[in-house]
Amino acid sequence: MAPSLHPLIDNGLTKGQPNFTGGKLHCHCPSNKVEVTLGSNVLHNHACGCSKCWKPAGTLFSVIGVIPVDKVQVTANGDKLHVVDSSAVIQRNACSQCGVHLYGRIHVDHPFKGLDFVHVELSDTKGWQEPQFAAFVSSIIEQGFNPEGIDEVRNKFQSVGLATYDSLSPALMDAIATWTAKKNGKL
Ligand SMILES: N[C@@H](CCC(=O)N[C@@H](CS)C(=O)NCC(=O)O)C(=O)O
Ligand SMILES: [Zn+2]
Ligand SMILES: [Zn+2]
Repeated sequence: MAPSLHPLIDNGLTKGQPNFTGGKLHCHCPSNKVEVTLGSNVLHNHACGCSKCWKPAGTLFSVIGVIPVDKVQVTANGDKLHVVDSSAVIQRNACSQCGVHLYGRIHVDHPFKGLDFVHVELSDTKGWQEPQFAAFVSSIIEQGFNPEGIDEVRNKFQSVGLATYDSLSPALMDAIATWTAKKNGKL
């Protein structure tokens, strides 16, 4: 059986709804769930194969999108949240009981500062933007995935219409480079 990339990808994508206005995310605890309320849809939703993004058990990829920080509110049991790695650019706030990441926030000077990173599968609401591309695909090898299987992984993404990259998409890499060039006075 082919390995699961992610439940939102394995059986093909479900398109998001236009004018979707958001919903609530919950952690996996059976009770006293951490709840985060999102006041809009996400942007740049994508699969990420890196070792730092939270993924559901048994899947190779995370699915993660961004949303303006002012659209993100912790609305229940926020006392259970802790920052997984305070030295990372993205401060990932996880439930200390079940381990699910509720939101990632950037506090340092960075092109994506002002955007939080969230996993829409933590919501029961339908209509979230579907994944747009796959990022950091080769990073799954660093976590022990057999490199002989990587073509199958890339082919599977392509079969559901997702381009694969080993960093972010060209549009996001260009946005980062433009920000850096402006900061350095080159643009
Ligand atoms: N190959 C590395 C890549 C890590 C990486 O660069 N992740 C990207 C995508 S989430 C990033 O922006 N990281 C910033 C951070 O984690 O703070 C790994 O798998 O750990
Ligand atoms: Zn939890
Ligand atoms: Zn990642």
